[in-house]
Amino acid sequence: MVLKKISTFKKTTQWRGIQCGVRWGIQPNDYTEKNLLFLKTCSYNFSSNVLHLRNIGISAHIDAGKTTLTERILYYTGKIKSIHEVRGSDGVGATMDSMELEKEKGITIQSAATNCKWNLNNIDYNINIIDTPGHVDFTIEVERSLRVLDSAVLVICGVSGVQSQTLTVNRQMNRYSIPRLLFINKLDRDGANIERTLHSINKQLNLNTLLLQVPIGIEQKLKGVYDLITNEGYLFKGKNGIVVEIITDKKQILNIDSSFSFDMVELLRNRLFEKLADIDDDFAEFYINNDMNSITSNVYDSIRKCTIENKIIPICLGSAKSNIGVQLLLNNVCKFLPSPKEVSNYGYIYSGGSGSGSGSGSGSSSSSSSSIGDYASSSSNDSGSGSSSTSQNGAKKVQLQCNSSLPMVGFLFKIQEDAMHGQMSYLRIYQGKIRKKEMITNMLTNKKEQVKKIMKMHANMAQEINEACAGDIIAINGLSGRTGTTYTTNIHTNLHLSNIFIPKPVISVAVEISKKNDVSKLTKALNKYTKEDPTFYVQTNEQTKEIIFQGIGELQLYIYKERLKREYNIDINLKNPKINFKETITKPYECSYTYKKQKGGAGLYAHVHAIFEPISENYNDSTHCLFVNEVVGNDLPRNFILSIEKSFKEQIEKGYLYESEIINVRMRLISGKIHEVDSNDLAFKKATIHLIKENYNNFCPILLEPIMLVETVSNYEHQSNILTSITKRKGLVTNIINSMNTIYIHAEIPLKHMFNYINEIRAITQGQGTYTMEFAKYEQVSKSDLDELIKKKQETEAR
Ligand SMILES: Nc1nc2c(ncn2[C@@H]2O[C@H](COP(=O)(O)OP(=O)(O)OP(=O)(O)O)[C@@H](O)[C@H]2O)c(=O)[nH]1
Repeated sequence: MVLKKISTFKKTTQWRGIQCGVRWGIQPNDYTEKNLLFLKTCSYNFSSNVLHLRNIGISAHIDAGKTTLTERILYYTGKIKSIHEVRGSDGVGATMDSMELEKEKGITIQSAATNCKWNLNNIDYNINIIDTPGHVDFTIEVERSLRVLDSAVLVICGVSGVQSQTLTVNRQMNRYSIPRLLFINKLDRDGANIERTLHSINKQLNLNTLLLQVPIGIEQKLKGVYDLITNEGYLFKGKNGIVVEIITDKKQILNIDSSFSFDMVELLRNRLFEKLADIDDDFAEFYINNDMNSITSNVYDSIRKCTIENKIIPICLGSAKSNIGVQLLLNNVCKFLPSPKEVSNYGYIYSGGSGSGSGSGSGSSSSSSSSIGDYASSSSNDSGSGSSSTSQNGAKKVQLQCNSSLPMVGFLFKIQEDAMHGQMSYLRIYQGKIRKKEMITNMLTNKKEQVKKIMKMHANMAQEINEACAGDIIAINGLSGRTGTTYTTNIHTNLHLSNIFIPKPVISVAVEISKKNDVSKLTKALNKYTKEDPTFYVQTNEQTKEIIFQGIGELQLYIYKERLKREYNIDINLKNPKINFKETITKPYECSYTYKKQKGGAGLYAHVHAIFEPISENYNDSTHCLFVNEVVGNDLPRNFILSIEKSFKEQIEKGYLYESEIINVRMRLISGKIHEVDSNDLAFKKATIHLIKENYNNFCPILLEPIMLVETVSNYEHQSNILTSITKRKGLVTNIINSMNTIYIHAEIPLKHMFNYINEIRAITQGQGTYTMEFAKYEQVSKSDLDELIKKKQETEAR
């Protein structure tokens, strides 16, 4: 493809990026077959220079515009030929929402990966993008994506500002220390307000932000954005905003937006430089000694450094749907976000056995550690030896090197299966290189598996490649590992990367199959879904033989019902959802039990003496259970202690208050007695069961229930109806925000009172109100509620 040089500097250009002194672009008629083929080919020529690779996630609250933004990014980078809207009238749907259900409902359900190329300053940047869902029920998709990405774009709606899922996603990004850019979207919508959005960002996200742009016009009059650093206005014209016009003439900007304030620009510009100078000493020196009218690379270098170190979060603006500001965002992704080489990632070497792979997290912490090259059998010329450090569970922490000549280390973060490609395992390669047909080691099973195919993904389309290098994100055919598995080549230590944080299920529903013949088809489908989604569990109730779905929320379980129908033609009904209650104990109690059966034949004898106590006063932060062996001397053989521990761990799966899992309990084994002939593992197991069962009331157990953080959104006139509905559902209102006639009510409501809330909220707001919720904490169930629950349970069981 011939890139056309557009010679005049301040004139319009078809953008693919800013070059130094010259601007280059693709003319619209350059989208010929030949050129698209070129773009396609060069898109897959990845990792030629890992410094020019960006692995970014696009995350936000529901409907903030992630998929619409990704569609524009793919269009401007030449990856797609035309733009299709989410739920657009052409019926095609956005590229990244490839699942039929996603297109139909206009929501993203699964994260989708793609890749594109953007040219900035004459350099081609390769960008791997993962578009994630906004709904909390699919939060695992955000979690697993952020676990393997180097940086992210957090999209915020310019009308609603920070919303409940913005907070969650921001917390998730903090968990993995992800450098990020904020993109304030939807500034073209009625009610858009930049000051209010910035205020909500500063108040609620606790981020040190750096505003880079201000809008030219707002709401329906939004025309472009003004760059505070270059002091230039940018208008987005032509078909789909592909023509970028740069304006420096103040009069011209005032003609477009008469309320535009250059005094405000001056103030914000100075604030930007002062903020940067406060954080970065090198920039401070430059700032004191230079006139900021002639901008040099120092400003960009400083923003880049502070963004990568997570000291600053730059903010860009625009409207994805109206095609405003996206090309500038792409420039800033390349300019300010890190390459894989600039992010520290770690592995953990466990001594003996198979490691849990659940180390304390990767991210950009700067503690010194050994290079994994030191632990490889192959000779490596880049072993970078540093001092090693030890993580909390005794594993040795080693730094991975983004270097393709070292032994390979990759992390499987997602599994997806479809009819066209079979099972695809998504891998992020942290170190080394992976080649087609090569054997790689599954570190959990220690078995070698063959890489049958390597693919670069573009939504649901795959392009086969022969090899992939450190820093890249790819899909592989032929692997059997589950989500969270580390794969390596030529590494002979027990190395695992830290696992993905997997939220626990809070809701379960019983499943009724319409046709009994569908059972084997159903088993196959559920195997696939549970493999793909680690937050979706399927169990069979031993007594009733009922199939139970467990998950994060009603929507997630409903989507699986729909998928069973569409993908496998299986009809099921979801019965009333059940809550995942937990039990905990509140008082320490010392007790003992002797299990004896010594009449005739081989007998059974075991005596167990232990203290049971809560681990922490805050059961929400506590580990589930702990077994501590405090037996002094050799009175109790090791195998019997192991039997007691095993039995304790089995017992806490079902408490004696409401048959719910027991959390926050520690068993301290003090002593035990044996009989020379009659003691065995079975006797000690039975003694432990009786010890817990018969003393359970003495531990003062309580029942805990999930409390959800709920955000309702509606017009002002429906506020009192919504407040009444919250009171009716025994909720506690924590905040009310009134913004331009829209009311946001935050409340904490027990999950058991949340069922069918969507129908109620629609009814009381004439269909325009909505809500989102996410798990907040576990809280004690009141005595009267507990009595009621027990009564209902007994009635159901008697039926
Ligand atoms: N007016 C306006 N509408 C927008 C803009 N960006 C997105 N939308 C619309 O907002 C709705 C949601 O957009 P999506 O791109 O699906 O949002 P999302 O964040 O990907 O949604 P989920 O993944 O389901 O959470 C769609 O109807 C879009 O057309 C924008 O800049 N301006």
